Amino acid sequence: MDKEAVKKRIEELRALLHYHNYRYYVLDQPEISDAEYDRMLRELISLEQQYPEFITPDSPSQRVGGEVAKEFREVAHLKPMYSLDNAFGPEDLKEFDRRVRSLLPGQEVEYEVELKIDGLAISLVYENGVLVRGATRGNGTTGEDITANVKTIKAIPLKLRNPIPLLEVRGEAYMPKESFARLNEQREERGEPLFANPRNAAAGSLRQLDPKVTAERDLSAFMYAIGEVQGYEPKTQAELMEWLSELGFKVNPYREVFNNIDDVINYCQSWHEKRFSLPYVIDGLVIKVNSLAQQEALGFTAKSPRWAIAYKFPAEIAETRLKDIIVR
Ligand SMILES: NC(=O)c1cnc(OC2CCCC2)nc1N
Repeated sequence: MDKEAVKKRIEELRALLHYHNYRYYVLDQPEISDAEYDRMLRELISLEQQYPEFITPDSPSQRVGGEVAKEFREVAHLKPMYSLDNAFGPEDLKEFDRRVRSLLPGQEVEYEVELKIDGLAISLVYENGVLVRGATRGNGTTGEDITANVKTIKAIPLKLRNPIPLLEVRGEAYMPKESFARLNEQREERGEPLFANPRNAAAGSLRQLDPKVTAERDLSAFMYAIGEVQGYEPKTQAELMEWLSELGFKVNPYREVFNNIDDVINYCQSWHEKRFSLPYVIDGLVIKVNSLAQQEALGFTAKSPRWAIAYKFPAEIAETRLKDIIVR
């Protein structure tokens, strides 16, 4: 093939690989076999090796970086990452609702409720639709630069399905229960210390200085909030979640909008037992005021948003019971 034809074939392979990666790791609905995917990836890698000048940072071939970092650089979040206040039962949720409504006198209030994924909070920055940085939450103002490691998470797009000038998106990196069980079996065979739970395993896997180790850990990620953004003005949290999904992010499907706290409470309690059938660990649910204008009006305390709260499952079933992680 002449150089132009190679460039065209490389771009064609990239588009195909981005699409099939999205089908498999974001939608869980693959259209081709792993063998077919691997064949295309091998063809792309060999063409890029012949013509390295055609390599771009968002090429599917760039998911697993080469070098091992010496340590993690510290990076400043474009907007602070807050932690959530906790509600440990219906009374706490009613108190939260009273406080919200007292600060929004005479206004209708809707709540958007999501599952609370038990993983490691991460922040991703996309410039013109290309992933340029990944970071841990750290202290909320600065985090550790784990860009090379987040690139190995196949549920995280290297390129958005429609580019916008600037997007800082937040979510939870997590290890599915099955991957956790398999990893611990492996470690047991090798006489290595076991991870106590999937959250620790995810954190340990993301804070690896060698991205090749992270790449073997089968991590995934659900996105659920934005920090800095240019080129989009969502009106509600529900709309924001739809938009993130359209951009190509994996967004958790179990989310509902309610206009009263009693329905929120019933929904939270309905997950006490249901959660054990999920393929990932949740440690509660997150309740957010749905209107972003009302979120803005409510603002933040020193450490947490006034417009969101985490509902935690009751203590007797709170900690991750190892036997429940072994796949049912
Ligand atoms: N672990 C989760 O699944 C989760 C955590 N946090 C949030 O929202 C925070 C972020 C912005 C203020 C509220 N949502 C979630 N679903």
